[in-house]
Amino acid sequence: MQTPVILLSGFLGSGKTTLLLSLIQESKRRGLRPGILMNELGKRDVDGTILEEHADIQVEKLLDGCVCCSRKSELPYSLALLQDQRPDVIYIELTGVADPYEIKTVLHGPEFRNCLKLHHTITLLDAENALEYASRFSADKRLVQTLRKQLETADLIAVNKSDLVSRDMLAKIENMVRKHNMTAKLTFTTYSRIPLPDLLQGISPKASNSHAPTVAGAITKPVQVHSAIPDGHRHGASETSGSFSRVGTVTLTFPRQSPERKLSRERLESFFQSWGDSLMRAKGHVALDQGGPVRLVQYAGGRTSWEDSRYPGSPYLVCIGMDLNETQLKETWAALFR
Ligand SMILES: Nc1nc2c(ncn2[C@@H]2O[C@H](COP(=O)(O)OP(=O)(O)OP(=O)(O)O)[C@@H](O)[C@H]2O)c(=O)[nH]1
Repeated sequence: MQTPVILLSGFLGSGKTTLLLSLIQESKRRGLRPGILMNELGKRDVDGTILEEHADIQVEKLLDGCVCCSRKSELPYSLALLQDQRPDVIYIELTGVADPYEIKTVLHGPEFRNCLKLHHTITLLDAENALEYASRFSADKRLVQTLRKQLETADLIAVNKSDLVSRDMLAKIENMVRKHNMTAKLTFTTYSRIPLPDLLQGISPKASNSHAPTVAGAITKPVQVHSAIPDGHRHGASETSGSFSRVGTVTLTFPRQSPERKLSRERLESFFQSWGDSLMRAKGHVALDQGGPVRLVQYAGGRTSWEDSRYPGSPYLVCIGMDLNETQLKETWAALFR
């Protein structure tokens, strides 16, 4: 029996992890065992930590690159590891700059066509920003192309964050979506509240089959290639294709033993704003000047939100953006603590 796979796609900060959390909760409610693969552009696993904290679930992770390009060779092995856990359904959360079509080709390839079955490809849009992507990112043709592919490949498109825009804006987004995809189901959501019974229709718990052959054993584990570029790498296709997106990541850490912690919410929020459109997304667990435990901060679509966090490790912040100047970013970051 083939395991159904649901792909979650959509630009940075559009609401994929929010949807994944509800999907996991609904799956558990129905007695389904979900298998989860999360792909993050950055080296640090913010979303995986959120899931482990909120949904108490183990996640298979592919960090520091995108499964549609630099991490593509690792996708089959990760899928095989998940499949060997005998889940009833697999959710794959792609990075915000991934082309879901590339992942579909792997799922339909000879290694998986008999054991996995694509159930849905969902693309989420940030209603507040989606109409401006094409002009805002016009300098990065590959990114604009990828965002178009995210729309074209989906069978369900959720215009999320609809609480932040007018009805007029929603109508404009609908027109834009229909130019790229006439057939996908379209829904307008807040906090990614898609009707989950429709989405999970046809998925039921499997009879356990502990004697089924393992898949991972049949797939060679890819050799881990450690990039010579420690961070701030570029997302893109293989080097030979010559088509690189200009989106990269920079991870910022906190100064050790800072005698006075000077980072306030306001300072951090103006730090985000100061980079304009070049900073597309930031997220991390940060230590603020009031002391106390670290807080989860999310900067997406120009808005900052804060949540409590039980993250036990050292604080950090992952920044994702176009043509990020790592040196300048790190210098400005260090100045926040002086
Ligand atoms: N106002 C508002 N905020 C939302 C909505 N949906 C999600 N958010 C917030 O937007 C931020 C980003 O949401 P995520 O679910 O992490 O987005 P994502 O697509 O997983 O982000 P990446 O994995 O970084 O690409 C979080 O702070 C969410 O709480 C919504 O409908 N309205």
